[in-house]
Formats: sequence, structure tokens, C-alpha cells
Amino acid sequence: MKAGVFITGTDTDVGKTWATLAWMRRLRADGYTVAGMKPVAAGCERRNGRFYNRDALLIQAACSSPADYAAINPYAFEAAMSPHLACGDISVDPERIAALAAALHATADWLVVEGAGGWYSPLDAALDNAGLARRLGLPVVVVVGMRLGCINHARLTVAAVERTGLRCAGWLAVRLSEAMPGFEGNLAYLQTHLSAPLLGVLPYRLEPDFTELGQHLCPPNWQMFDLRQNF
Ligand SMILES: Nc1ncnc2c1ncn2[C@@H]1O[C@H](COP(=O)(O)OP(=O)(O)OP(=O)(O)O)[C@@H](O)[C@H]1O
Ligand SMILES: C[C@H](N)[C@H](N)CCCCCC(=O)O
Ligand SMILES: [Mg+2]
Repeated sequence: MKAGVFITGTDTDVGKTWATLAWMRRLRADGYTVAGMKPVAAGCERRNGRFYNRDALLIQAACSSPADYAAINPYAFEAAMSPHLACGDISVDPERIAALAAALHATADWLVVEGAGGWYSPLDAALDNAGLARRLGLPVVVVVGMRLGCINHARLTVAAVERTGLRCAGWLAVRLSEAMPGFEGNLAYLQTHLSAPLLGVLPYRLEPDFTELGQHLCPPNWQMFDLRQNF
């Protein structure tokens, strides 16, 4: 199987990384080999003259096989702001990312890619997440951070993914608080107003065991992400 997924979200800080790590752990629990990628990251710390991002380090640790950090996160910008500002005069090259993604994908059954921010968040002055996802050509999963306002953001994001010409394979609800007022009503509304299927509800876990968190994913079948299918 050669499968892949591009994980976007309704915003920054909505649980994309929690969902990415849960997804990778679940795939490994289900017997697949997995490589992960955070192509562009803003908000990095400098160590020995290089920049490292928390998300990318967690994704690197979740891969089935060791992978160079620079392959997982080729664009690591120090400033914790929109990448089009944090990048300075660096241009993000989608062809370089696609080549690195292909090399990572050659090492595993699955490639899981986490975007930066939301669907239309810029990655530099010219490219945004939508453009990168289109170049990678992976099925897209939308992470919906369950908080007031998520219905509008989720519907806008799924519509935008589909307008990009990519398949929105599903969405994940991520609990960002112990008890969101009207949680069930919001979940039910989204289930009837999003064209993509709900693939799981990730519970509220401040110190998550990502293998446990991965058990809350309920994909209809992993085959729907097999890139050899015509979808
Ligand atoms: N299921 C959860 N339960 C409890 N807290 C959560 C959960 N998911 C996310 N969080 C909290 O929200 C914060 C942001 O989550 P996460 O880093 O996954 O967001 P993100 O969408 O990946 O952000 P970015 O756009 O910066 O990549 C986490 O640091 C954590 O504190
Ligand atoms: C720094 C932050 N944690 C994210 N990595 C980047 C969020 C970019 C959001 C850009 C925007 O859509 O306004
Ligand atoms: Mg993240």
C-alpha cells in the first residue's frame, strides 16, 4: 500500500499536530510503516546554529524509520508568526518539498504531512498551504478544533479544499476543552453539513499518549487513502 494524507485545520492551534501524531501512531498500531513531514514551520528554537520546531521533532520521533530532520522540516523559520513573514527572503520551493516527500514516502507505506496554520495560510510570499497540497496531490483531512466558531471555519475550509480540486477524505473533531457548551449539537451539525465523513473525535488530553489517542480514530477504511486508487 502507498497511502498518504495532508492534514490541514480550521486554524492554527486547533490540534493538527495532536491529530497527526495520533494518526501516525494508529497506523503503526495497525501494522503500517509511516513517515511524517512538517514541510514548513514557523516558531522554531535555535540549537547549534540550526532551527528546530516542536511539531517537526514530534513527527520525526513518530516515524517508523529514522529520518533526517532537514527532510522532515526543510523550511524552519524562527519567528512564531505567519510563515510569509517569518521566512524573510527565503522562498519555499514546492518542488523541493515534493522531492523530499517522495523520498520519505519511498521508505514507508504511508506519508503523513502536516500543514502550517490553516488551508489558506501563506507559506511564503507566493505559496500557501492549498498550493503545496495541490502539488503533493494527497487526500486531505481537515482537523476541526471544537470551539465556538468552528462550524463556519470547518465549512469554509472543506469548501476551499474541494475548490482546490483535491479530495477532502474526511475531518477530525479535536476537543480543545474539557467541556465545550453544545459540543454534541455542534458535532451533529457538522456531520450533516460537511461533505466529508467524520473520521474520529479526539478527546481532551493535555498530556496525551498518542497511541491511545490514535485509537479514537475510526476511518471507514485505510484503503480510501491508497494513492494507487483513482479518486
Ligand atoms: N486533544 C487535545 N486535548 C487537549 N489539548 C489539546 C488537544 N489538541 C490540541 N491541544 C492543545 O492545543 C495546542 C495546539 O495543538 P496543536 O499543536 O496540535 O495545534 P496545531 O493546529 O498543530 O498548531 P500549528 O498551527 O501551530 O501547527 C496543543 O499544544 C495543546 O495544548
Ligand atoms: C506560528 C504558529 N504556531 C503557526 N505555526 C503558523 C500560523 C500561521 C497562520 C497564518 C494565518 O493564517 O494568519
Ligand atoms: Mg502543529
